[in-house]
Amino acid sequence: MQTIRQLDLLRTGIAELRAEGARIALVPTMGALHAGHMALIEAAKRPGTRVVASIFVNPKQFGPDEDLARYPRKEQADSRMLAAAGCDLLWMPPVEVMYPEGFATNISVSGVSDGLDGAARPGHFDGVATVVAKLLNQVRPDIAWFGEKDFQQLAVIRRMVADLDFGIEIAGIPTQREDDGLALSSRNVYLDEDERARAVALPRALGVAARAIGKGGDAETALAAARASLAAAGFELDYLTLVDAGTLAEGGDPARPRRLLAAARMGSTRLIDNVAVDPIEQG
Ligand SMILES: Nc1ncnc2c1ncn2[C@@H]1O[C@H](COP(=O)(O)OP(=O)(O)OP(=O)(O)O)[C@@H](O)[C@H]1O
Ligand SMILES: CC(C)(CO)[C@@H](O)C(=O)[O-]
Ligand code: BAL
Repeated sequence: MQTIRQLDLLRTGIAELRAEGARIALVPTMGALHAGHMALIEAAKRPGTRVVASIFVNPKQFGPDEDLARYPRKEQADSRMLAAAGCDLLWMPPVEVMYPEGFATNISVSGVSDGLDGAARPGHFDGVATVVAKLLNQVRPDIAWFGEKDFQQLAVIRRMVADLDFGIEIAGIPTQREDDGLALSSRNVYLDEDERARAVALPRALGVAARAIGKGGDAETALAAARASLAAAGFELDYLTLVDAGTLAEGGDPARPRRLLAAARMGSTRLIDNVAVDPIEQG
């Protein structure tokens, strides 16, 4: 696996992969890789496809009081994991390559970016959209892979790619979880042992509420019960919201796929998670 940090070398590296007639798949990440990221690499590895992963901790998507400085960085372990997983090229640009002096462009995707994490983390999805647009233009893949754990992010990227005619397929994979159900996340390392044990309340509360709502139960009652069990576990909730799975409009139509999304803080760690709510068959 080649590791590349300069744009001209990236162009050469990609051209070499393309010269073999390959399609290119891109897996963008912020590093501190775990089995969720490896599932993205596995999904991207198809016959005739070469896999490019990127690692870039994007300052533009962190708010001033967020965890940019302490975000885990594990370059060597990440690089070994990617090589072992069969990744062909690792794109790891320094900040000054991604945002040279004078950089002045901001991509803002309205609508899907506005609520949920967009409201809780002002500017976050502008930072994500801007860096993902750059990564797509730098690598020019045929397909790019993202996780459903960051469900709103996936919706924002799909909207941007459609609106700006990128002509790149955007693919998602289901959330990969620990045995007890906690979604894998680079930020899980912030949890101490006690917090980690209590964090399982998040996927459990979401699962119980989603099943109740999917069976036709009253949504407000199910959400209130979920909020109570999260509070009992020591979570401080940013939001717990039922939305249309496509538009992310709040509430959604019971006859169509919906999604239950949550963000909550356990101590100083902010976790997000989401689950599908089955459409209710209309009789
Ligand atoms: N548990 C998971 N299952 C599936 N995909 C995942 C999972 N965790 C992360 N991803 C995906 O991996 C890609 C890179 O994410 P990122 O590097 O931010 O990891 P992360 O674990 O989500 O970190 P963070 O703690 O910042 O949320 C994104 O597309 C993200 O949705
Ligand atoms: C998509 C992404 C790599 C953009 O920085 C990041 O938001 C992430 O890792 O989910
Ligand atoms: N996984 C999303 C990246 C972020 O939280 O900034």
